[in-house]
Amino acid sequence: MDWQTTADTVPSSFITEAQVHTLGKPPVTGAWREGDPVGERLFASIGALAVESGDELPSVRIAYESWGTLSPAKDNAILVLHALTGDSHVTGAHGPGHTNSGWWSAIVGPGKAIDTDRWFVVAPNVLGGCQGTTGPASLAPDGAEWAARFPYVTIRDQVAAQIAFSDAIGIDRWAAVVGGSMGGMHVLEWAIMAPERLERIAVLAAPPVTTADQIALNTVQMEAIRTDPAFRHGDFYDELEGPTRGLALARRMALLNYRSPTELNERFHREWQSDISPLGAGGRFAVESYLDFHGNKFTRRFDANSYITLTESMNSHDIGRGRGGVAAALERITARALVLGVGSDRYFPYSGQAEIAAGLRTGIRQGEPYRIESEYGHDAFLIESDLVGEAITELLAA
Ligand SMILES: N[C@@H](CCO)C(=O)O
Repeated sequence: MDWQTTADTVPSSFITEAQVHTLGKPPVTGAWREGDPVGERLFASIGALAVESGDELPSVRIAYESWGTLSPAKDNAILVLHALTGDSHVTGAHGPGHTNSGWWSAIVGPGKAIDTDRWFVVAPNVLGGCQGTTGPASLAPDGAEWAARFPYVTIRDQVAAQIAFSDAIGIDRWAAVVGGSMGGMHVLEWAIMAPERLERIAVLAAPPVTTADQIALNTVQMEAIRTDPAFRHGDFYDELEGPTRGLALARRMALLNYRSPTELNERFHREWQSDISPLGAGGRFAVESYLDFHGNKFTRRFDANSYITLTESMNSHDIGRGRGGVAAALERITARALVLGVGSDRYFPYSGQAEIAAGLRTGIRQGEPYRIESEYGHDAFLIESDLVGEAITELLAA
C-alpha cells in the first residue's frame, strides 16, 4: 500500500480517561487472587506519588496485565517492563483495547522462554504512558487533562510507582524483573532501589546512563512534536486535529535509531515505492514509504504528550546520579543478572551493556554481556526471539 504522509484526523487510540473504566476491570487495591482475570487489562490504585522534581501526583493508577498463576509461596512472579512505546500487552492477540498483538508473544506464554505454565508474569504500563496508567492524558484534580502540566518524571519516579504497584498487588519479591531499552533502565533502577525485592534481573539493550549522543537523538524527536502547530503547547485534546505530523516525524527519527544501516540498505536498497520516480517526479523511495507507514500508524496509538514525558524520562536516566557514579551504583546490585546487548545497536550501543556487565558482581556471564549478532539493530531485543529466549532461559535456570 502506498501510504501518504498526511495530517491524520483519525482519532488516536491511546486510552483517554473516559475510556479507562470501559476497557478494564475497576481499579483494585488488594492483592492478586487466584481466579482474577489474566491477560486482560486491570487497574491498581497506588495513591499519591511524590516525584523527584518536588511535584506530587495526587492519585496514580497503574494499568497492568498478568498471565499464569501466582504460587502459594508467591515465589514465581516475574515483572516485565516495556520499552518507550510498548505497554502492558506483552503477549496475546490484538483486540478490544489492544491495537497491537503482544510485543513479546514469542517470549512469554505456555512453553516459551518465560513459561506462563511455571511463572506468574505481570506487566504494568509505565507512569506517564498512554495505555491506562496515569499520564498526561489523565485528568488532573481540576477535571482537565494534565497535558503539559504533567510533572517531569524520572526513570526513578517510574520505578517508585512500580514498587508501590507491587505492594498494591501483594508481591513482596519478584523472582525476576525483566525489561528492554527504557524497560531495561527501569530494571537497573529496581535492582539498585529495591535489591531486597528481586532475585534476578534481565537488562536488555539498555545503557547505564543516557549519554549526550542519546539525549541529542531523543531531543530532536521532542522538538519535532513541539514545532507542529497542532501541538498547541500540549493542549490539543479538545481539538479535532492533534500534532500527528510532529509525532509521526518523531517516530520516523526514532525508527532510524532502532534499525541498523545494514538492515535498511539490504531490505530497501534504492527501490522505488511505486512506478513514479523519486528522482524529481514526486515518487518516494521504498524506505521513505516504510517510515511514513510507521509514522502514521504510530499516531493512531500514541499520545504526543506521553511521548515527550517518556522521552524526558529516558533522558533523566543515570544510575550513578547521587550514588558516586555508575561503577559505585553497579556495585550495589545483588541480583543474579543477565545483561544482553546487540552488536548492531546504534541507539544504545553494545559498549553500554559491556560497561554494565563489567561492573556487576553478579552477572551470569562473568563480566561479559550476552551478545546478539543481528542486522535488526536495537529492535533485535523485540525481533530475535530465539536468541533472546535462550538468554532469558539461562537466567531463569541460574
Ligand atoms: N521499537 C521499540 C524500541 C524502543 O526501545 C519501541 O518502539 O518502543
